[in-house]
Amino acid sequence: MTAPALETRGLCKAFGSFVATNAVDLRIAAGSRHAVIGPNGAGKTTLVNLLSGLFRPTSGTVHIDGQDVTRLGQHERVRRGLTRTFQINRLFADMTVLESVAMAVAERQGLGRRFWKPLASYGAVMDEAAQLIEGLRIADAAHSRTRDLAYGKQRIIEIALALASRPRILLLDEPAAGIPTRESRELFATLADFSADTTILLIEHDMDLVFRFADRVSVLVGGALLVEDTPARVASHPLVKEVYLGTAQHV
Ligand SMILES: Nc1ncnc2c1ncn2[C@@H]1O[C@H](COP(=O)(O)OP(=O)(O)OP(=O)(O)O)[C@@H](O)[C@H]1O
Repeated sequence: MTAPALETRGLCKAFGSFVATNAVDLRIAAGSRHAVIGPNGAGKTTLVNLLSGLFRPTSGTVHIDGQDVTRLGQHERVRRGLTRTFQINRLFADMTVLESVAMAVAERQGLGRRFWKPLASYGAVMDEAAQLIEGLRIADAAHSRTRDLAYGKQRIIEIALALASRPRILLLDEPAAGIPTRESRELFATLADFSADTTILLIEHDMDLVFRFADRVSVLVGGALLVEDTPARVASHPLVKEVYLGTAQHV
């Protein structure tokens, strides 16, 4: 059996005496669209920080393709194909959307430091950037400065920048926050169609989006995994219904 793309074994994180992540065994199969849901304070963001390498666990391990990466920092995990979205930095904010994405594509190709020629002279880089932008349905903003765009569009550009690095595993921490409903549906439709070479782990509050997008769902409660199953089975699971009763009626 092939190793999961991303896996945790007995992962724990304590802040003082408070246990935010409690013995989590997570297995994310290669190519899957896996969502982690849970009520406020369940430990979702802490889990993302443990997976990306921002936090060190109190105990337990993190594995990429079966390799223990627990002691590796964020950059080393990115080099192994694990990427999360980051806020747009100042450099990107002053460039147009097309230039920003082209820059990220060029960096992946190792051209980043040789940018003494105008970006536009790198035909293949520009083509790939334009395709990504088209795929995320933000082509109308291609020539706008990133900083001039609405908040929702900026979040989509963050995803475009992450995708430009061709991650094998993409961590998305509430990517739809602040994006109007129609646009976030489109975004998720695009992500769902994205190459199966990219495994996607989504942390999300919006249950409608989760159930449209994911093929597996893990439910985190009080730092521990409660259930992991298909979206349909999670939605009808009595324990999940109990946890969400009154907070997310559509589960
Ligand atoms: N650095 C920290 N120090 C102390 N406690 C923390 C720290 N980070 C998170 N916590 C606590 O850990 C718990 C889990 O927080 P976390 O942000 O991971 O939850 P979440 O599921 O992402 O919540 P939300 O859906 O509200 O964003 C919370 O009770 C939070 O107060």
